[in-house]
Amino acid sequence: MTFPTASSTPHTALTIAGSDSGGGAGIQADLKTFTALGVYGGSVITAVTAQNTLGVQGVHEVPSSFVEEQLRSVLGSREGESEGSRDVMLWGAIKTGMLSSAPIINSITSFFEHRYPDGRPPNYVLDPVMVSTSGHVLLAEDAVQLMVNELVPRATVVTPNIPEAEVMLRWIKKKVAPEVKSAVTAVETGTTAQSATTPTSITSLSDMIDSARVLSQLGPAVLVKGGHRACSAAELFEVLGSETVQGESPEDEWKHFSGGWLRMDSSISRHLIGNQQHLAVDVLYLPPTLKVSGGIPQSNGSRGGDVYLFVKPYLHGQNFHGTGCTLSAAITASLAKDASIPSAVASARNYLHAAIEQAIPVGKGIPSLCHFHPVSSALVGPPLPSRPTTPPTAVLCPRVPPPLPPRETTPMRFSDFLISTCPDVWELFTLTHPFVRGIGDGTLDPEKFRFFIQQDYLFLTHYARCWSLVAFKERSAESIEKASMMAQAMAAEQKLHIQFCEEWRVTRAELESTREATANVAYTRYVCEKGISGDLLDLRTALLPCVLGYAVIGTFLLQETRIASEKGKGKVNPYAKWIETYGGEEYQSVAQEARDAVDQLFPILLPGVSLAAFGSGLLDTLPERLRELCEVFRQATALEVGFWNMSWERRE
Ligand SMILES: Cc1ncc(COP(=O)(O)O)c(N)n1
Repeated sequence: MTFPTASSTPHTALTIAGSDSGGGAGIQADLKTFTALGVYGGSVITAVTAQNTLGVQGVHEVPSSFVEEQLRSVLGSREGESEGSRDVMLWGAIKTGMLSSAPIINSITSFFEHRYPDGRPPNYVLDPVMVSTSGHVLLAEDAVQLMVNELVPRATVVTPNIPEAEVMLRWIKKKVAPEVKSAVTAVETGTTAQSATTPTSITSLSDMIDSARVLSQLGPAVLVKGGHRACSAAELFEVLGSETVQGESPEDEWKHFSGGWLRMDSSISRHLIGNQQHLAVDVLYLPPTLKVSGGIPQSNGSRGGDVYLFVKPYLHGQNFHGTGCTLSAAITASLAKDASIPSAVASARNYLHAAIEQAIPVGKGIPSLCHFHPVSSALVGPPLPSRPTTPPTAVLCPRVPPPLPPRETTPMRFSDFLISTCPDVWELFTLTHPFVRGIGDGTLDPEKFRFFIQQDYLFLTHYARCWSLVAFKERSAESIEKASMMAQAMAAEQKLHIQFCEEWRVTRAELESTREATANVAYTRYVCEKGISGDLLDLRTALLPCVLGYAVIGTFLLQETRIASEKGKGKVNPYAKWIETYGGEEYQSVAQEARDAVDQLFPILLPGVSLAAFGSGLLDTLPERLRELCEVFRQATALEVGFWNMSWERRE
């Protein structure tokens, strides 16, 4: 890290927020972030909280007159007062976090009003903190309206999460000041360059985009953070539209799509393919008034502002504390260093992601973010091996399977962990096997497909039996019902196979007299055997590769088929119906349920591990039970590959 020297202009940032005695959020998170990013930090404290890794135990608000006194000390006197302290300290950017109450917001607003010529501090990042992760109210209800009316219009960037954006939108709809409301109405009725509806609940990625657009009518750029809602790959593809991003590009480059700009983590392409279909998408809307400089893309004015999507893998499970504070502080630090808003957001997200990945267990409850990861790894063990440089990969371009990343550090849910322990065989099953490629581009020999569909029909009989066994082994009425529904779904899939067979000219008689191929027997009876000799987790783990793998294949091939037909060179794929079945919503939700059930049986996030290290014997170091389960998953995946081989060679 390079700190400014006495001769250079120092980068400085000021935070106006609450103190978190546990050090994870608030002022403490902000100052650590500023420091780690090489920015000198100052603070104005609005409230002192008694807080730790388990939650907030108490809040002691600072009197608003004393908040004002702090502001006067660090920002200088108000306009018209004595100039004595005006430029004692200079701040490159300011952020606000927990503001606690209406009187405090009033004193900050009136201070800004008098201190800055247009009442707007330059580079002001507003994090609309309302409720802590642990559920403690950090902003009085009557203060929300004031914040929306008085402070948001003064901000450069506002960073709500989804619930905060919803609250703000509701206030805009109901009670916002008339001049603000008229701006919003103008957007809704399309009287400005860009039209958008005003959602009051945000349930999709396009709602997030609409809400960012509407909130930005108050003046600032708006970053709606997707951390509260995992976005599916399919949903992202839908928003990206026909110009699905392709081509060689390093991860830190902007990619253009018809609706705006995309910044995608390089690990994503594998995550999509590996059915880690859960994505964390943050949406930034930059109104046309906020020009972007420094080589970052910008729209032509006629389209209104710019939409930027930032995509990373969704980190399931643990709810980290202080993430909002840390992200907004990192954006503030970058703005203090003169970064443009989109690149400030991009680098802040990277900083936060690494802080989560390297979180430190400082006691009970939630681990604390590792704010100092760019500075020192002394507290978190030996330095991680540097990431080998991989050649630029095609982002979201399924024709060229991207290489697997050499290492994973993200804490993973159990199902992802299982996949990560057998990447080669998983990839062969879901992505690269010639049978799968042949279905995808429609070139598969129909005889091979006929053979496959008959065997798969037989497979499903046993697969449905095994799901019934899951129902038998489950304990609660709800789980029994769900497992029985899975058995029914498999039986329904069998009926669909009868239709497929008719379409592919396999008669019912032929189908009923089909002899079970050896590879089919091996696979189905292996799963049955796990169900009989093992416990519920063994059985569900053995069942997982099939249900999950077909969902991955379906998503992947559906996307590929769309790209092909949009490019105009796509003849009708004879296997389109098969692809649509497994890529379709109904099957995807069945697979999701199967996956969630396994993760609930093993509800522990597992550390990301080096894929290469598994090859060199790391698997042997896992606890025995975990090793057993990894082996069951790998074996069932390998048996899936055997099923493709059998169908490819039409081997009985
Ligand atoms: C002083 C203070 N400021 C902000 C938060 C919100 O952080 P989180 O939502 O992660 O709990 C907090 N808990 N404490």
